[in-house]
Amino acid sequence: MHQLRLPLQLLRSARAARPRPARRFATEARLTTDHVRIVEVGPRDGLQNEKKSISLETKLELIERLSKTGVTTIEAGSFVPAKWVPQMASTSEILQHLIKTPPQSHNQIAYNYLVPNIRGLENLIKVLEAEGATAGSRGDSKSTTTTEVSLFAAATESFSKANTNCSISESIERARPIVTLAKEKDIRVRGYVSVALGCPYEGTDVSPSKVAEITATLLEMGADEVSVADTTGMGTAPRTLELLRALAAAGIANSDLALHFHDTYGQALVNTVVGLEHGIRIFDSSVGGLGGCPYSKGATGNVATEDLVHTLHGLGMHTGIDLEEMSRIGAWISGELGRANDSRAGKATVARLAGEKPCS
Ligand SMILES: CC(C)(COP(=O)([O-])OP(=O)([O-])OC[C@H]1O[C@@H](n2cnc3c(N)ncnc32)[C@H](O)[C@@H]1OP(=O)([O-])[O-])[C@@H](O)C(=O)NCCC(=O)NCCSC(=O)C[C@@](C)(O)CC(=O)[O-]
Repeated sequence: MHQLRLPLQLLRSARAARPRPARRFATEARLTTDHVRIVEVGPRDGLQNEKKSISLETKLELIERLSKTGVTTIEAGSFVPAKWVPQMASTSEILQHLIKTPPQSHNQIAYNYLVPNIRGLENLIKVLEAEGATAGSRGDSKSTTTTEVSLFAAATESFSKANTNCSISESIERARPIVTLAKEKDIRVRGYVSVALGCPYEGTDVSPSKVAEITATLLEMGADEVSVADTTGMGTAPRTLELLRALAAAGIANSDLALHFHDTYGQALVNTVVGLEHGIRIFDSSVGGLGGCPYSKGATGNVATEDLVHTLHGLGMHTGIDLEEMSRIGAWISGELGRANDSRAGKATVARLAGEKPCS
């Protein structure tokens, strides 16, 4: 039986919260303990499973609009074989475009690309070099961009096999040269550990200590942060807390961790509050709740960015993100894809902006 502490500190700060202007510079914001960094994964995790082909123009418009919301990290694509994830086939063009024409934003933005193996990273570096660019800052002093990569491993053997066609230990060995080459090229590396709170094949029987062991290995290897992912959305508040305690017991600092919740069972925000209480300050989400998982039947997208931002601001935390603009983007991209907008806060915000009266 697990004891879940009530988020009293968060409730206190919510009472003290006042509407504040969006922060302009991520570096300034990162220094404060009430700042949460949101990693917007919509253009990659959100779009990768869409069956209908999405045009390059729509993807670029999505990334450009997101770049103006105050978000500081955006997953922009994946360097994976097209036969595995056809929707990500235009990733080279996206990187090329973002190098040549970095979106104008008020803050620094890191564009992140998933690389499943060394070949993926080499393909990314080829694009950078062909454009005469490095991963470091580009743009003017107001608007600078960097290029980052993410590699991924899973906490269960069956998911590892389905997602990356190899065992967990083989995936760790695949990760080593990626980290080495990325460091040589001064590219920041994020790691993912999928199915950390439930697996489509092995259910909720996922060992927290196994998740902690893989996370620690990725960090020791040189990953700059690891995002622990509830791919199936099966996580509950007590099991999230148990996992966070296992990560802490393995000596992993909260500052090295991000949490990545899919909202399949509607638990993502509850689990987010558990993470916040535990001291985590980096969370992944996708605008409009875009997404799903081909290996996890019925899995919905990530927690919607609009819902996450609304909750965090309500708790007195800062994200630097303009909720109204994010909500407009959620409505727009849902319409473009012909899918339902999965963000309640987003839909309510758009309705309010349109002058609709709230229901009594
Ligand atoms: C890892 C592999 C490549 C192994 O796949 P494999 O078939 O075992 O690889 P392979 O080395 O045998 O290569 C197969 C073919 O792909 C080519 N190839 C090989 N690598 C590349 C590359 N990088 N880019 C382009 N082409 C490549 C290679 O040259 C070969 O071409 P062929 O000879 O058949 O013509 C495959 O399993 C794969 O791509 N898996 C990734 C699947 C994926 O992207 N899943 C979704 C992302 S993970 C995720 O969404 C979870 C996350 C991160 O969001 C967190 C969460 O919620 O859990």
